[in-house]
Amino acid sequence: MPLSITIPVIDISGYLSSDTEETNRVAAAIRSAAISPGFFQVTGHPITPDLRERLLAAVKSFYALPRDVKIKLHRNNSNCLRGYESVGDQQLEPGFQDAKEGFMVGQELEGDNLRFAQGANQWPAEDECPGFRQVFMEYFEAMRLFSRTMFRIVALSLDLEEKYFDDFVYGRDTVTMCRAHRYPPTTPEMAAKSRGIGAHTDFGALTLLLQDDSGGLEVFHRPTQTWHPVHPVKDAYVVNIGDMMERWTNDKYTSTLHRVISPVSDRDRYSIAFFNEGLLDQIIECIPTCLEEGKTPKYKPVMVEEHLKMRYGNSY
Ligand SMILES: O=C(O)CCC(=O)C(=O)O
Ligand SMILES: [Fe+2]
Repeated sequence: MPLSITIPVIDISGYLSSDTEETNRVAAAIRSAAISPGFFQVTGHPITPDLRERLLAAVKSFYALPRDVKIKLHRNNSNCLRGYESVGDQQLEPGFQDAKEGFMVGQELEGDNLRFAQGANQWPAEDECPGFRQVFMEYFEAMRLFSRTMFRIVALSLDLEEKYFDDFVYGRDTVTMCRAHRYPPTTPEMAAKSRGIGAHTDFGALTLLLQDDSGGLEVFHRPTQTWHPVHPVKDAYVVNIGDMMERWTNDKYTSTLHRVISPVSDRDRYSIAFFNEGLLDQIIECIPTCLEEGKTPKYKPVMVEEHLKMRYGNSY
């Protein structure tokens, strides 16, 4: 085990340009980072600065709305986890309520046979927050594709056929969610005692996080029991492995504990997390290339829908 954490920055543009040598290099870098520390940053991705800036501006306008407008969109009114969360609603680390606001969006689905996390989003009226809905959904669709791209590289990194995960990450019954966060500033005294978001691992398969330049995201290094900052890198996405992927790879890939310390400044911190939670019907059962010869899988098979119900249910 390494003595400290290095969170590599991996440029994936060589993969996107279909260069074979570069693709091998990118897949190897992602394999190594996914094994340890389970976190990396990605540049050379397809999400344009223009789209990211437009979304961040719209998110800031949303959070600046009067509290009663946001409360009308509270996630408690949703049967599919969508909408607004105020400071203190979520508790990811025992003893610390998260000092963050959140706004969760997912795929818009209608019909009678809706399943876990499926349904409609909640939106402010267009004149309350002009353009918010449009840019958020534009971003969401772009992220679904980016996420599929990342899974193609993950497939190569596990010596699987490139499109091995396509149905899992991009099907009609795949759960993808995007949550924008605002972390209000805190005082130096409070920073040691409070959390922007308490220590947790992500529940699903893969998370793609856009953070502003405030800093505050930290990952845990188990061997030394210490926390390490994930420094903001311009234009980069922070990518991390979730619990489901850890289980599916028989613990080859690592779902690492992380948290956010609220900014000790006069500025809010903004971040936007995109979670790919996978296809509800998928059975998570040790991927063949992850099982060493003569070994048996560590976990019993579980269906994605059951796994998600359990993990989401425990955190609010
Ligand atoms: O805001 C961040 O930097 C991290 C958010 C996060 O870990 C999460 O939403 O699961
Ligand atoms: Fe997280």
